[in-house]
Amino acid sequence: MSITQSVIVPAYKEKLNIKPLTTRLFAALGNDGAKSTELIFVDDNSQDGSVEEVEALQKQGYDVRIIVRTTERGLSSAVLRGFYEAKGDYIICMDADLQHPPESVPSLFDNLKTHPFVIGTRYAPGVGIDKDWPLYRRVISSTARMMARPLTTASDPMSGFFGLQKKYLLEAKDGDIDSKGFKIALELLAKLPLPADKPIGEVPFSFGVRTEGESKLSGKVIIQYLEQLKELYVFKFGANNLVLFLLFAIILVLYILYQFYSLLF
Ligand SMILES: Nc1nc2c(ncn2[C@@H]2O[C@H](COP(=O)(O)OP(=O)(O)O[C@H]3O[C@H](CO)[C@@H](O)[C@H](O)[C@@H]3O)[C@@H](O)[C@H]2O)c(=O)[nH]1
Ligand SMILES: [Mg+2]
Repeated sequence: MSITQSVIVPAYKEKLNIKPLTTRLFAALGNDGAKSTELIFVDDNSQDGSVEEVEALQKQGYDVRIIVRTTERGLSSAVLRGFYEAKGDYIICMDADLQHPPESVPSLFDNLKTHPFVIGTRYAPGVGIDKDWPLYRRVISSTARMMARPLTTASDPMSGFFGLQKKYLLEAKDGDIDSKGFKIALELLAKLPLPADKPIGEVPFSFGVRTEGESKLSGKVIIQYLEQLKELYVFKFGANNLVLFLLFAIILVLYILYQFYSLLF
């Protein structure tokens, strides 16, 4: 059976999560799904035993490999590297740390057969975010989501759990996709030549908390996000509409103040 589906996982110092993710993912795919799916970790030279972990899983028969980058770093560029290396026409991206349930991957692939792009969304009835996810992360996430509203109709463009049909990536103009920053789904949603008459697929999932390893999100990511937003606004609405961006920046500040005010009082 040939490979039609690829799962790409950016990973930095995720050794302890590699085995549970791989075994849970292939179990969830079932016999037929597993035969047509490859799993690719894109690791930035973690040197924590991740490579050996993947080799052990290969020996057990799993279709898994690891790309180790030694000259580049960064979440978005790791995801794009995996996308370009993927053999499948249908590609899902997910985090290594099990905050994205491997059991939801088959639903994302199903959805992708009829949608050019699919988002695993945390904002839908019946799902949500684990109660232990820190409050400041919720505030940042909902603010960031609101700021992206003019760029996409997707309910959760900040999600790191998403997928696309590879042909749309190959149709994008060279140099259009910027691989800086953390929000690669938003970048792709705003810039890929996705057909206007086909909606973005949405699959609700519950966002867990990390049990092994640490988050790589830092204050720098927020600055990078604002830079990315500015660039996307210019891409979508033209340089003259920078005013629109500034307006949104002001709304953002007011919104953060409002959120903190409502938390405190
Ligand atoms: N190769 C590589 N992988 C990285 C890097 N930085 C992070 N990763 C990997 O990218 C995944 C997400 O990183 P986390 O550090 O766990 O991010 P997070 O704070 O949980 O943020 C996640 O949730 C956000 C939603 O609020 C998402 O916006 C974000 O993209 C990510 O999915 C993990 O598998 C992590 O190992 C990097 O520089 N290089
Ligand atoms: Mg995480």
